[in-house]
Amino acid sequence: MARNLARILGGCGSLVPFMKTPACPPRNSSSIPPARTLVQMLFSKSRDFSLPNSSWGEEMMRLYEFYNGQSDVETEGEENQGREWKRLPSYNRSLKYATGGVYLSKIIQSKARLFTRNIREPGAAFEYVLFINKEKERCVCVFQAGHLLEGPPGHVHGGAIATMIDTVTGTHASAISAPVMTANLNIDYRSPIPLGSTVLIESTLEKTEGRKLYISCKVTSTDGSKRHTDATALFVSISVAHLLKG
Ligand SMILES: CCCCCCCC(=O)SCCNC(=O)CCNC(=O)[C@H](O)C(C)(C)COP(=O)(O)OP(=O)(O)OC[C@H]1O[C@@H](n2cnc3c(N)ncnc32)[C@H](O)[C@@H]1OP(=O)(O)O
Repeated sequence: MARNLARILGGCGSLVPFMKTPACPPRNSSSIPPARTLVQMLFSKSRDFSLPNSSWGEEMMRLYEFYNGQSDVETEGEENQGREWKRLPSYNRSLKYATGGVYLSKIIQSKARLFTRNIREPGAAFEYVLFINKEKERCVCVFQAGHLLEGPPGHVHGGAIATMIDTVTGTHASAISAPVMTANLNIDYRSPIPLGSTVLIESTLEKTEGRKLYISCKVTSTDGSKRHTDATALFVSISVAHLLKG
């Protein structure tokens, strides 16, 4: 774990020097932020990427408004008002359990970014918003695929589709039993997804067996007429200690 932390923090073995004077010289001066920037990174309010931005097309907005109209935003410590869907906020930092404490976690998060939320240009890659139903049996994601996700000409890369399926089913599984890890993911690609298009990704909890959660998933056109992808996923609930093992 200590070795992993050191790697994440750019080769410096100690966190304290990272905060004050670095114990080893940085590879380049930009790898260690000035104190004021660090304070801003640690305490500034995170951006919720699941809210609309100027890159969202008409179909993305229409579906967002459709599901959002039936949703209550998840607010920590507050109960839902009994509506069918709940929008799940989405931030670009995910390390909550892996770091052994909030303080450590915040320092590591100053560098780590969630894979799907680390491209700054709005609309260039993964634009998506996730809603979960109240009983947590289903999750739906409205996904608009940007031009940086190209695989075959004009269409979305299979790895990007897998990433989104893992994200949607993983978020779904986490909402049921956090923390979890993907143990198995099977994907059938049935028809290509055009770049720039908006699709629906729906995740359904099939069954749970002890620590195992079996989830199925499909990707369709927004009117449901075209099946793009089918998948099944197995998630296993883990202990925080499992992540600390590295
Ligand atoms: C916010 C965005 C959310 C994004 C979510 C993204 C989620 C991810 O991508 S996670 C990253 C990719 N996944 C990984 O790196 C996981 C690597 N694998 C592991 O860490 C471990 O193998 C792990 C945690 C899956 C299971 O290990 P462990 O906790 O020791 O459980 P283990 O005892 O081996 O297995 C538990 C059960 O699951 C079953 N199982 C484990 N792996 C598999 C598998 N690949 N296929 C089928 N069954 C499996 C076992 O047979 C066992 O079943 P039973 O209880 O009936 O005997």
